Parts: sequence; C-alpha cells; structure tokens
Amino acid sequence: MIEAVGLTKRYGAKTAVYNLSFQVRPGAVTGFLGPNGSGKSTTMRMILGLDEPTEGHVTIGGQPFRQLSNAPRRVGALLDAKAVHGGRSARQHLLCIAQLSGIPARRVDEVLGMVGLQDVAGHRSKGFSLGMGQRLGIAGALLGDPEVLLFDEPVNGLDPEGIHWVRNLMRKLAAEGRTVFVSSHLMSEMALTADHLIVIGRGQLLADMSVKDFIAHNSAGHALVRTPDDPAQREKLSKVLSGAGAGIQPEQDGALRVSGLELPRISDLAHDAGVRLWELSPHQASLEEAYMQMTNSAVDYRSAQDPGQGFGQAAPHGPEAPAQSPGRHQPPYGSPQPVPGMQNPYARPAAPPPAAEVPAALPPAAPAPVPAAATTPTKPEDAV
Ligand SMILES: Nc1ncnc2c1ncn2[C@@H]1O[C@H](COP(=O)(O)OP(=O)(O)OP(=O)(O)O)[C@@H](O)[C@H]1O
Repeated sequence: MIEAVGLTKRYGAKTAVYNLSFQVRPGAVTGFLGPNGSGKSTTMRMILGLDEPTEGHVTIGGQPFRQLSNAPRRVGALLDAKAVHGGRSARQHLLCIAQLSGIPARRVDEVLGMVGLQDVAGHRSKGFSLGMGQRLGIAGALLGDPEVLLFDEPVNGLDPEGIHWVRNLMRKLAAEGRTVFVSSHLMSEMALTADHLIVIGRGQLLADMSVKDFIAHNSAGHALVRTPDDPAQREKLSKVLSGAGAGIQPEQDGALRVSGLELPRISDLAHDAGVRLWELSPHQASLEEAYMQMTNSAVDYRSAQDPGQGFGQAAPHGPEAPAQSPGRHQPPYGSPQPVPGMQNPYARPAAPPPAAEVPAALPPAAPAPVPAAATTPTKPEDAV
C-alpha cells in the first residue's frame, strides 16, 4: 500500500502539491487524475524518493521508498518513457536496469515478450515510436516483478490496440493483488481501467473514491426534454418548469436541458400546461463530464478558444436543485452533490469570479494564483 500524509511540495514560491493525504490499496487499479500542472508527477516523484517533500511524508508498505530493502523488486515505475539512452537497444537498456537492481538477465526477455517488443529487442530505442517507447518503459517497470507499480501516463502515444493492452495489463496486475497507481488524462480510459480514483487540482485533493461514487457525487444529471417543433410550446414549457424551480438550458437542436426536477414532475408539469412532449430522457454524466465539472476551476492552462467551454457546467437559469436525501446514489437531474467529508477547494461560487481570480475557498497556504490562465496555453516554465 502507498500512503501519503500531509504531502506538500514547494518550489520556491510555487506550491506544486499541498497537504495531500491518501492511500493506494493493493488489489485495485487506482487512477490518479488532475489537469496539467496539478502535481501528479511531483507526487509520484515524492512517492519514489526522487523529490523530498517540503512537509508531510509518503510511505510504501509502511516505509519511505529510500528505506525500502530491495526496492527495485518491490516497486516498479514508469515516469518518463523518454528517459532512455537512445543508442542502446531495448534489450541492453533493460539489461542495464536488471544488472543494477540484481535482477536475473533472463527476466529481460520475459518482460520484452510481455510488452510485445521481442521482435525489436535488438533495435536501438532512438528509432522507437512513442508507443514503442511507452512499452519499453512499462517493461522496465515490470522487470523486478514488483508488488507496487506506478505508471505516469502509460497510454501516452499508444494506438487503440496498445491502449486496450495497457488496460488489460493494469487490471491483470491488480487482480494478482498488486498495488497499481496510474495517472492519466484520458477520463474515458480511466472509467474502463480504474476501480478507484484520486483526483487533484492545483496540488490539492479534490476526490478520493470509487469510480462509481465519483460519477454519482459529481455529475450534474439532467433531463432532455423535447417538444413539438413549435417555439411557443417550448417557451411555455420553459416558463412552467422555471417556475417550478428547474434550471433550463436550450440545446442547439431545439431540446431543453432541464436540471433540478425529477422526470415524473417534468412530465406532470408539461401535461398540466397542455404541452406535448416528444422526448423526456434522463442523462447521466460520464466520468469525463464529472471530472470536467469538478476540475473546471482548477485548470491552470486553458486554450483561449475552448470548443468545450460550457461543457458540464451548471444550467444558467433557475435555482439550484433541492438537497438530495442522504444515501442516494444518483442525484436526480440536479447539481453535483457535496461529497461527505470532502471539501472541494475549487467549488464554483454562486457568482463565478473572473478566470484568473483565486477561488474564495482556497486556504491561505494554497498554491499561488495562476497568471492569466485563459490566455496561456503553455506552462510558464516552457517559455523560459
Ligand atoms: N522542478 C520544478 N521547479 C519548479 N516548479 C516545478 C518543478 N516541477 C514541477 N513544477 C511545477 O509544479 C506544478 C506541478 O507540476 P507536475 O509536473 O507535478 O504536474 P502534473 O500534474 O504532472 O502535470 P502534467 O499533467 O502536465 O504532466 C506545475 O506548475 C509545475 O510547473
């Protein structure tokens, strides 16, 4: 098991990770999610003893990585697939690691076979594609047959077959009882791969729960309502539903996105108003929508022209949905539910501040405010 307690990392004035506490348990794939620059790699480096925490600590099996006996056989990691001597062949690269770690040379051919690189084992890695490089990195992580595995963006650059293969590999490793911690930007992929999620934004913990609970707690479910193609009918229904407390958002195809009311109530109100419905369907937010909703204010680097802007946002009209009864899994067509015991430091305030403003809920020692997020598509350090 990996356990982080109050993990904080500051680089000068920049707080990359702030007060992170979580556990990564064996026998499951735990997805590590967060927008660019949210502190995922920094956290993984601290787990692996490559960076010293400013505050807090992190252990693997109860001990800091650097104090583990026989660490290469207990922990395997893929952090940066490009960190390979390009002049060496795949086999030579893995042999070097094996020799340094006291791992028998025969294991090299085993892992080359496991990742599908056996036919190019003698080729120099500088000629490898991005996907082949990822496979070589994964082979390096598997070399010591470790019980704890960390993968930073393992599907980066892989084709669909490769992504499918990584998914199955992660699940197989977890089924064998290993601790598997995987960071990814691909939400849809995490939905298929991970059992549990740890989500961070600007270095802080946003969620630590099962994939199922994450969607249920963070999705703003809504109903799609379609009337006959008559603006007067649509207008009439909008007024009636708004009057009953619903949030209404017109869709481009003429349908209405209705939040805050149960489907039967929408149906009854439409019937009482004499408006016929051609469609009344529930919409369950996907993991991607739930994630976008949660991290929306925690995105450091956003394109100035975001075609997905507005995606997953709360409906602009009407009051918030009434509080849901505890224990319900699916919020019925309302706003995201607060997660018990979990504070979202980036929760959207009632009147959203300008993009570059610091969210009001941020604690004093939180990461520094982000400069001009809406116009800075690249990391500040990239410009140096
Ligand atoms: N050595 C460093 N010196 C200064 N700042 C750093 C250093 N390493 C990371 N940072 C900053 O800390 C923050 C977190 O970076 P980190 O690479 O951990 O994020 P990430 O979630 O892995 O991002 P990405 O998904 O883009 O890889 C970023 O703002 C980054 O610029």
